[in-house]
Amino acid sequence: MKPFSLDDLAAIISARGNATSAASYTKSLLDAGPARAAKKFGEEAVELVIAAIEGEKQAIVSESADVLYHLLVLLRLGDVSLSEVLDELELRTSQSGHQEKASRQSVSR
Ligand SMILES: N=c1c2ncn([C@@H]3O[C@H](COP(=O)(O)OP(=O)(O)OP(=O)(O)O)[C@@H](O)[C@H]3O)c2ncn1[C@@H]1O[C@H](COP(=O)(O)O)[C@@H](O)[C@H]1O
Repeated sequence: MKPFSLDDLAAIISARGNATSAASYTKSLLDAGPARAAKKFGEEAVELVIAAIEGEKQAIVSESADVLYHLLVLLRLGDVSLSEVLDELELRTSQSGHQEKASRQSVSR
């Protein structure tokens, strides 16, 4: 069986756009709009920060799952596909993070 992927979760989130908010938490988030979804994302990110600082592996796994789910909801609301984000990440593989930062600093000088 094919391993579960972020594409699979993104497809579930997209399909929930046709559900009712009574039946689907995702649909209730989508209906509430970007401000509500962004707030939930921020809350989950803070919970991940706490888990990471405390070094609790199972909590890091669980909070990371929450962050990824809420990120995909935000992408859906912004009409941004996961592949657009992956394309951006792929572009960045051509240089190191240090090089990218240095190029930004030389432009702003
Ligand atoms: N992966 C997730 C997922 N991760 C986290 N959550 C929900 O995100 C919420 C996290 O918020 P909190 O912990 O703050 O819980 P809460 O207080 O109940 O949330 P709020 O009332 O404040 O929004 C919880 O309700 C979780 O159930 C998720 N809800 C849905 N999914 C996926 O989406 C699918 C569709 O779900 P529905 O849209 O509900 O059918 C599910 O089968 C899953 O695959």
